[in-house]
Amino acid sequence: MPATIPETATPPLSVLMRDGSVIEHREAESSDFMATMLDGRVNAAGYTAYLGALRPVYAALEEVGRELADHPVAGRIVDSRLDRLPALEADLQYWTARAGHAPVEAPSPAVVAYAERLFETRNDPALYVAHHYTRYLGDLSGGQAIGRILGRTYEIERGGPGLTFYEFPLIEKPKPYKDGYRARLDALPLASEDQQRVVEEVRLAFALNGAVFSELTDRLDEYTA
Ligand code: HEM
Repeated sequence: MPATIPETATPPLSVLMRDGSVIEHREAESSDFMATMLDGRVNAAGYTAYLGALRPVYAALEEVGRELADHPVAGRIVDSRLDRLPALEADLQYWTARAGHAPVEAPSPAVVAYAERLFETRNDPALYVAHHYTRYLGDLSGGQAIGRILGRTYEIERGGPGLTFYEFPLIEKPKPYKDGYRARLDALPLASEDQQRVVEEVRLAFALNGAVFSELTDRLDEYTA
């Protein structure tokens, strides 16, 4: 009698997204700029530049999020309680004063490319989900530890001026929120080909972040004390 091969169920989307970006996540974590920042060696100009780079990214992410709020797929994960732009701008004001100058001139090529890709997802909202996940779940995960490390580096108390980006006052606790978020991802009405496209887009989102970090790394001489 031939042995029956057990049917392997496809893992849920949240697992596909996480497992499909493990290598990219490791690369992002080990970028020289990030590593130097977590090592407490990035100066005020460097942190100002980092926030300055993230500003157009969150502006695009949140603008497209508002447009897709009623979309049957993307709308299920959009949540204005996650919005980072107001905190980011408040932090930027603090850092501009502390650094003694505003962040770099115009958005850099990597920042422009990232924001352009975000705007393109207007026409393909399933892919917006990938970008939403990459930034906000990151901010609610490793971002929390990064905020604590930066607090020690710059001697700012938790959530104090300059580090409000890491605070989510409208979200009670990150862990249950992330569990609910993953459950919403898993329940999205997406065919398996679309799920694969979302996983590919997560990889692209990490690469776009990596390109931004790489530009910051190129200026590390200026950005270290
Ligand atoms: C040095 C920098 C970083 C550190 C130390 C870090 C650390 C972590 C840790 C410890 C987790 C798991 C937390 C948990 O299970 O609750 C996590 C999750 C995550 N991080 Fe990062 N991270 C870093 C950078 C980034 C960057 C740059 C991004 C994207 C732009 C990112 C995106 C994510 C995402 C999307 C998750 C959620 C994975 C999942 O459970 O599906 N991280 N990070």
